[in-house]
Amino acid sequence: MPHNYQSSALPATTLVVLALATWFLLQFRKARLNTKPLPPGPKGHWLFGPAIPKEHPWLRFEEWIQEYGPVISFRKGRQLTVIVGRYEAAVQILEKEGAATADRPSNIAAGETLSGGMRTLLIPNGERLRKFRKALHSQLRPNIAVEYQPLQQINAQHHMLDLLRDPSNHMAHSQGYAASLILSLTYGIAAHTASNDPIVREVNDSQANLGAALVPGAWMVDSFPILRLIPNYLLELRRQHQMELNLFKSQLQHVRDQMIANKDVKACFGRMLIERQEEYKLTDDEAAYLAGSMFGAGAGTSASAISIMVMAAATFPEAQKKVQEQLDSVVGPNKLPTFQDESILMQVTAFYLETFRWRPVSAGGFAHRATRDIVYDGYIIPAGAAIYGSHWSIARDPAIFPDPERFDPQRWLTADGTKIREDLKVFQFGFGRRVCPGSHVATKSLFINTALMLWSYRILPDKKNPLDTMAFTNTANTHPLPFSVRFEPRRDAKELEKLLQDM
Ligand code: HEM
Repeated sequence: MPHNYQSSALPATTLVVLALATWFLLQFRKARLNTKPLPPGPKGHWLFGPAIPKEHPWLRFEEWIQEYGPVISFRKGRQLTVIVGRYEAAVQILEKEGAATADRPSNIAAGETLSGGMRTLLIPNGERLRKFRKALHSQLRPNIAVEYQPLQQINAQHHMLDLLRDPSNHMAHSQGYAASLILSLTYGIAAHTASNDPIVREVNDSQANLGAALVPGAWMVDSFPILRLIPNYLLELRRQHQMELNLFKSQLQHVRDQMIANKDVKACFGRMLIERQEEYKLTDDEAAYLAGSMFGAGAGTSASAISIMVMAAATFPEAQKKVQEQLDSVVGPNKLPTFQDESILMQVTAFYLETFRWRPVSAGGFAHRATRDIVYDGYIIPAGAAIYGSHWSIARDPAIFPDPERFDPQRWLTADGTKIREDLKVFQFGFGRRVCPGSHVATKSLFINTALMLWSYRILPDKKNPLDTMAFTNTANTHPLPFSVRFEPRRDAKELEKLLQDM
């Protein structure tokens, strides 16, 4: 019996010893982590932190990155902010540690108040985000996105026709393209929608409100949450939320009404959300916001990326010519380029990828939040830190993109020039588990618009109105300020019109 007693007590003691050892080890590791320094960075005011310019803060971030290193940190109030400004650091912190950086910092102004906690972009990691992303992914993943290509081709041809008739309003036409496409995908609205359509104007207004509320430092309440107790301080944002919610609800209700009236509603995100609302466990407000904010996230960004491509073509004529030489030799003058030509039109792809790098739409990136301590290169990024991958700086990493200010689409091609390099990412669509779910649709929009536009037109600078390639809106997703270029048809205008009308 004593023998039996001893043999059953031994494992229990071992377990206790093991548990204690593990606890000590964890404490030791934690203590070691805590002794690691924070990434270096500018100091600034003891309470308000360093001065961050309201205008294009990513330019100041780049100066700091050059001064302090690839990852910098600073405090504003109690909030520690980390800026990741070089490629390898972005891979290590935001991609490889994707699970620990999938969260968003609390965002009282734009997230909780203006968006009522329902805008996918700003939702913290958790159950709501999981169900929202699942629904989005079901409509936007690559094998489904392929089905939208005919729609993208038709809308891009409309876009080229708009340019033929009214070239001076080229930015409105890019917006018209993007709005028409995303309205079809979201609400099944098939018609070619102009950029001054009332729905488009209302959604663009709500996007502008969001963009302004998201500019770092725009709302002090995000650094000093106690400010939310000031009566009426957030009133304007509450008003904006109510308007936005009403708009999104009325749009989804329109789809529902048509389904009830047995009208033929095209397959679209809105219809899917209504049909599968219970399965996805969505409230009416959530379903409305999910659809509405997909339009908001996808239309303005795609339009901006197309306008940036136009700006680049006018600024870099040699690069433009190289794309046109390939279009002429592969496609020829008698038919329009289509998605079927994509695998051989490497110059088109390389050109728009370089425009992503040159002037990234989400220049300063969106905030992620560390949910546990992360060690990078001897520094600690503690749990709770807000982490921005600055697209502007990462795209200018001289170790990855030599001579980064040079516009050079060839950097995206393999040495023999026949393939797009698979080892290089531009991070135009963000990072890790929060990467943009619409990226596959967006890149196809860029492909077909670049191909059709450079096949149809030579884009030239307007000598009377010189281009300022740094003139962009001061919003989280930036847009070029209105600029003037000339679209010179590369074909006989009548023949071009005829080819473009063939849909
Ligand atoms: C050129 C066009 C586009 C650009 C530059 C862009 C860029 C981005 C970026 C940078 C993010 C945040 C990623 C991060 O936090 O790291 C994002 C998120 C998002 N994008 Fe896009 N996007 C584009 C087009 C689209 C399209 C076409 C759609 C939908 C049809 C879309 C839907 C979304 C949504 C729903 C989110 C929120 C995802 C989340 O926070 O989990 N985007 N996008």
